[in-house]
Amino acid sequence: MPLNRKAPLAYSFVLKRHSRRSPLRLPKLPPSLSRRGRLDRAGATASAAMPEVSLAVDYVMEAASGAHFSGLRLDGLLSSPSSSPRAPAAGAVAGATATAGQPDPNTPRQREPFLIGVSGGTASGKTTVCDMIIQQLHDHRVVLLNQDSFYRGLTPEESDRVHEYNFDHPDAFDTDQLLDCIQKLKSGQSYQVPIYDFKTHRRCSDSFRQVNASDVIILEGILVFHDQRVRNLMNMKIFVDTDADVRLARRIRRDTVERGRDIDSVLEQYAKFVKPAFDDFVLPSKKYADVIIPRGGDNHVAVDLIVQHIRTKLGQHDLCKIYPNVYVIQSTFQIRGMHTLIRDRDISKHDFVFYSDRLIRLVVEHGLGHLPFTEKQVITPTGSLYTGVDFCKKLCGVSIVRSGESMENALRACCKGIKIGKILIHRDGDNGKQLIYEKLPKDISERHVLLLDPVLATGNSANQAIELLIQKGVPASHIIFLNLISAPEGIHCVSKRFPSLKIVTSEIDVALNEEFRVIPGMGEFGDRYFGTDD
Ligand SMILES: Nc1ncnc2c1ncn2[C@@H]1O[C@H](COP(=O)(O)OP(=O)(O)O)[C@@H](O)[C@H]1O
Ligand SMILES: Nc1ccn([C@@H]2O[C@H](COP(=O)(O)O)[C@@H](O)[C@H]2O)c(=O)n1
Ligand SMILES: [Mg+2]
Repeated sequence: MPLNRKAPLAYSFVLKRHSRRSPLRLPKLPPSLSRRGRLDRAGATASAAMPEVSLAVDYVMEAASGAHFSGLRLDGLLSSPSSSPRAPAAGAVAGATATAGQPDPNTPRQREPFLIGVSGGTASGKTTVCDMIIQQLHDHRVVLLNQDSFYRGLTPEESDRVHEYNFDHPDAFDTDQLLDCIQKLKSGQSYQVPIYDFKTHRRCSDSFRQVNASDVIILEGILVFHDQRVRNLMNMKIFVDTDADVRLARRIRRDTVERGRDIDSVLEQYAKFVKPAFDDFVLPSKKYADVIIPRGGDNHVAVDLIVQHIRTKLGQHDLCKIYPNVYVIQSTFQIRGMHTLIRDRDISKHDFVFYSDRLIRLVVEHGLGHLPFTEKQVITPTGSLYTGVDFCKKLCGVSIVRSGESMENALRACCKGIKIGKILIHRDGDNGKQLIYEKLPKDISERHVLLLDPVLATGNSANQAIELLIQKGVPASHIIFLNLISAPEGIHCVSKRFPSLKIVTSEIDVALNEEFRVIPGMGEFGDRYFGTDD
């Protein structure tokens, strides 16, 4: 499909309301656009990768509401699997205190590794796709786990009748051991993974592959989505979708060349076990996929997009580990899609404002989730008691003029009648002196402050604004700084100086350039938002 760079990608997103988990389909692009070299490091051209994308709204909204959104102490679940409970049950709130929404800055947050499941029929290219992902990441913090390693070794009797053994049935795998392995890795321990020999159909009795805990675990295999317990541990599920004829041809070649089989036995096994099991177990599990990759390793665009996503996760991981009060809203393809649009220099002003507003709203909602709360009980229309929470009333917004003003509407929409103050910071010539204008609520010292600025770059302006708030009597721990994008330099600058202040952002970018502009960034946000850029 030819890609029209001028056409807003908004029209290419097909939102499917009816399907709870409709997957994201990543189509093939013309060769001119599908070369890896055309994609920049931060995914600036990722928009080009998704001209026909279907996203499940329900899934996206569910995934967007990460656990920390609740305002309860659920930080450890920040990267929890998509199927884990996202919000506390009503009962879970009972007994919560007004300070429960305040994580202890001295306690490092525990984040589990990000588990990606890769499934698909035999010879669809799962192993190839995973190898490509790992090669491109070139990062030791990613490990590959093959479901094949957990094949049960055949007994001597089974070996004698190997042609009657169904290697494609779920029972052929020791799934309990696989679960044990994943859980150990997720809890930070290493694991001795068995080594399976496809020629003898047995595990090596005396050697193992030591897999160490890491930030990202990729688990691949024909039936990794079959068992609900395994599925539930996954943060992202990818299905490699390759034509059956192509798969059979590849399988014949692979099994004869690499697995010591003859053509007749491959064809017999395929007809008797492989194809029926694909129809009965593998294909039905495709519905669980978040992303479907047609043609496996040939689809460089899809692989690039997934690599970008993992890189984002890894980058954020480090900063969030160093600074426990930095919160990045859980990345979904919906959020990446919005970022792709607003970062595109060719987007129309109308679309820029529209998608910025959507993202800002998400960031504001997440920020509000970090406010303290008090327990509140209400009687429902059924006459029952519901134990819930009451919003924090003592709060206000402060926008850093001018781009911060773009976030005011979203804050007003979420908090009826909220007071919003303003701070103007002006760089005075080259000597770095800054003049400050401020108009703040008189009782600001008694309020929690949501500080608004869509871009955190060097952190200098932010620090000036925060200093002012502190001078006015606002404790740093009562300030939540909301951004759309943050540069790592800005995060270091602000978080080092004010470790108890919280930063909530939707993406952390790569770096600042020599002109102190965020890269890849999105340009002068205020000018683009308020239409003063032409
Ligand atoms: N895009 C491709 N083009 C040609 N051959 C491929 C491609 N992807 C995989 N193969 C080959 O097909 C066989 C099966 O691929 P593999 O990645 O092992 O699939 P799976 O892990 O899904 O069974 C291997 O021999 C591999 O080299
Ligand atoms: N001893 C064995 C074990 C498994 N198989 C076949 O391997 C396929 C799974 O591996 P892929 O890389 O193709 O996903 C599966 O279809 C089994 O039939 C085997 O032939 N012998
Ligand atoms: Mg494989």
